[in-house]
Amino acid sequence: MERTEVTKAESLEDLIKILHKIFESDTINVEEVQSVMESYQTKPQEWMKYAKFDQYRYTRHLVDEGNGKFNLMILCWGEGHGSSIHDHTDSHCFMKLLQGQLKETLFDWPSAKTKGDMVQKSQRVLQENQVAYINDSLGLHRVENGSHTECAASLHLYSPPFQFCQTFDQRTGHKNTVKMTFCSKFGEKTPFETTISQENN
Ligand SMILES: N[C@@H](CS(=O)O)C(=O)O
Ligand SMILES: [Fe+2]
Repeated sequence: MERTEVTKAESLEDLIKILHKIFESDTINVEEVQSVMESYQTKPQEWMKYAKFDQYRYTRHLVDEGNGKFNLMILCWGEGHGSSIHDHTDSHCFMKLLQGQLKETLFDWPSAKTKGDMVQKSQRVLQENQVAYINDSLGLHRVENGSHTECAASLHLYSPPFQFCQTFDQRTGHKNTVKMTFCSKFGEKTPFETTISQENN
């Protein structure tokens, strides 16, 4: 059957199966991935085992390695947690809201000419089950859980997978390379890495 009408993912497990199938192909259709991720209706009991929150910053939990083609992960955002402004290392980035709301702010890449504050392009609030897409040609973003009473959880797909990204200082546009780490992989807590500091962006 041709997948013109996108298959509905009935569960997280089903979604992972469909994603594996889609990513067998070497060319990926952004709308197709976005629609299939949107078709999954979040059920906390299906992803609870990955969701561990930290008091101070958002945490990353690897769910699936997508046959080396993509990484699928759950990010847990406590009240008021946010990321710094960052890029996505030339990968596709899909972000689906599993719980709560997240504010996404887009920025232009800093240019040599624009010294000082980085230029904010747009802002939106993502609601449960919505899927956002970004890649480096669309710009940079910052993601925040603006709520001071509710936590949030999101499902991210990155293709190809990456471990490092660049973060940017909003006031100056200066950038740093950071290693992104997982708090858990496949539901098991990852041992503390002693050689490299545990840095999210
Ligand atoms: N890209 C970020 C999360 S977000 O702020 O989009 C990460 O993978 O940690
Ligand atoms: Fe991001």
